[in-house]
Order: sequence, then C-alpha cells, then structure tokens
Amino acid sequence: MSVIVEHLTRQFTQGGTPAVSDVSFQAPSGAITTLLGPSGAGKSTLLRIIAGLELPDAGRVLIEGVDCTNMPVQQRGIGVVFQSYALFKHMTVRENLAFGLETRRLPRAEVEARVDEMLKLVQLEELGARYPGQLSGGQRQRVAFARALAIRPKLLLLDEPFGALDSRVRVELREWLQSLHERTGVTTLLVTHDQEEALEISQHVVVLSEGRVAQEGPPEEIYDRPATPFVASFVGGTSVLRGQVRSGRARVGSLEVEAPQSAREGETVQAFVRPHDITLVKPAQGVGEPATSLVKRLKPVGGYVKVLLKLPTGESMAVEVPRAEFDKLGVVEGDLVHADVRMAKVFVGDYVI
Ligand SMILES: Nc1ncnc2c1ncn2[C@@H]1O[C@H](COP(=O)(O)OP(=O)(O)OP(=O)(O)O)[C@@H](O)[C@H]1O
Repeated sequence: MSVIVEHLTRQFTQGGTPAVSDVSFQAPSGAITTLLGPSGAGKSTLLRIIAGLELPDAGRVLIEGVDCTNMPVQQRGIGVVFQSYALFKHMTVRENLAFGLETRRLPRAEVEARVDEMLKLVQLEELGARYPGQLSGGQRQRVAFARALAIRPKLLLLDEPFGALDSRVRVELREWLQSLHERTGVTTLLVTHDQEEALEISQHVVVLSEGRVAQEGPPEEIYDRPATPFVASFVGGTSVLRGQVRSGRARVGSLEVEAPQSAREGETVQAFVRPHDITLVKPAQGVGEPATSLVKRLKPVGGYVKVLLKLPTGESMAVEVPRAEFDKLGVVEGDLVHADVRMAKVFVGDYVI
C-alpha cells in the first residue's frame, strides 16, 4: 500500500511563511518517489513529519491506509537514512546493524541471521568487523541503508542520502540504490534537490516550491510537460521566454518558432526552450543579419559547454553545446551569436499547460 499525505501544513514562526503549506500527494506502493525542490522548499520538513520526527499543524499522514499522524516514530515501521551517516563510532558495522534489532528484543540467533542478510544485501559481507572510521563515505552510507532496512520497514525515508559524497560516488550509489530497491521492493521516499537524480531513479516525482506541490507525476511527464515555468526551469534547465504571435509564427525576441494552432495574431505566448535544443551560429563578418544574442558566460562541464546567452529582450537563455561542436564554433564570452531554436514548446497566455 502507498503513503498518502493530506493537506499537511507546518509553520515554524508565527506570521511567517509556512515551511510546508497544504501539501497533498500519494507515493505509490513499492516505488521510489522523490521529493524534489530547491533549498528551503520544505522537503526535509515534509519527510520529518512523515517519519514522526515533527508534528504538523494540520493535515494527515496515512501509511498503508493507517493514520500515523500522531503515532510515535518507533511504531511507524519506518527506516530512515540521513545525509550524515549517524552510525555509532565505537561499534563495529555488525554491532551497528544489530543495535536496532536488539532494542526490539529479537532473539540473538535471529539478530545474527538478520545482520548477515543485511551485510549481504548491501554487499559488505567482508567488512562486518570494521569500525565506521575504517570505511569510505560510500561504504558508511551503505551501512546506514543496511541498518534502516534491518528492521524490515514498510517504508524507507531517505533525506539527501548521497549529499555528502563526491559526485563520482554519488552516481555509483545512485545505481546501487536502484538495484537495492529492485531487490527489496520497499516503498521509498527520497528527498533531493538534484533533478537528474530524481529523474533517473524514481518512478514518481513530487516537485516542491516554497512549501507547496508545484507538480506531481512520473518523471517523463514532469520533464516533458512541466506545469509551471518554475518546474520547467528547475527540472529541465529550461528557459522561459515571452513573445508574440506574428503571421502564424511565435516571435520570441529575435527568435522565431512555430506557434500553436490555437494562437491568434498578436497574442502573447511563452516559449519553453531546453538548453540542448538550440544551435549557436557565429555570424560571418558583414554577412547576413547582425547577431543579437550576447554570450554572457561559458562553462565547460564534461562533454559539453554550458553557455548563458543574454537576448536583446534582456531575457537569459541557457544553452548546452557538445564540446566538439563548441570547439569548432570558436566563440568567447562577449561575442554576439545567432541562436537557432530547433525546438520549443510554445504556450498561449499565462502559465496554463
Ligand atoms: N526547526 C525549524 N525552525 C524554524 N524554521 C525551520 C525549521 N526547520 C525548517 N525551517 C524552515 O522551513 C523552511 C523549509 O526548510 P526545509 O529544511 O524543510 O527545506 P528543504 O527543502 O529540505 O531545504 P534543504 O534542501 O536546504 O534542506 C526553511 O525556510 C527553513 O528555514
């Protein structure tokens, strides 16, 4: 069964903006659901309410159909992994894993069997006798997962579990978490501010902004059909540009793209342009129309270069150019270029899609 939250609200300061404001969503059973949003969006507060570490001012939390809103943490059947490992330093890995089971008064033999099972599950069979200080960050976090899963939770709550690790280990553990989830099938809620992480590992995404749900759905839907400009830019790095319909085409600054059929002449439109759907062309001197998009910033990132353009309208547009293509282009910061938009989603009127 799923996790359902209904109209959750939590306000820390009187008269201030609520950290969580009337949030409702459903996390499907057996799936990984991510709570995705920028810093301060209310993700951790929401997770803490679901875990029972924080009480809401209003609203309900239902786990497997049971109202858990006021239930003590220990009775909720939840495993939690935070960003910091929170392992006992003076205990070995085995002792760390056994601790939660012993406090639940499981028989000794069962504790030992469960610890073995968990070490195998997280592929750390060889390291049971080590202390946390003798493990790498990634290994420590795998122990934290094993400890959370040892109690056979109905629900696994993960608050930026890879946040403290370097990017290579992060990506490795992302894949590891997917395979762990395939093996356990435990309903999982993952807090992250990393859209790539959310799109890659979850089956359901809840995008949060300023304590509210901005959009909820499968990752493809969030990416392909963002419900608001916030979701478009936060999830896809999409630029949102304003323009007008002229002769059946949408003119967005110096750019021109196809207008929706329903668009009337002169109507205001918004174009959502993804960074990889733009081709940059450096104009040959004195030939053709003068270029008007200013290269404000260039940043090589792995196999591509991130380019921030300033359009004549004053709007900014993010572009990603494959490294080889960029090298051929030979532009530097301060150059003027043409920006050919290969594809854009154009919407008429205000932010309703
Ligand atoms: N115990 C608290 N007392 C007062 N304000 C709080 C408390 N906990 C969180 N807040 C505030 O609530 C808002 C939401 O915080 P929260 O930590 O839930 O956001 P978040 O999306 O998890 O952010 P981050 O990714 O930075 O952890 C923030 O403005 C934060 O300052």
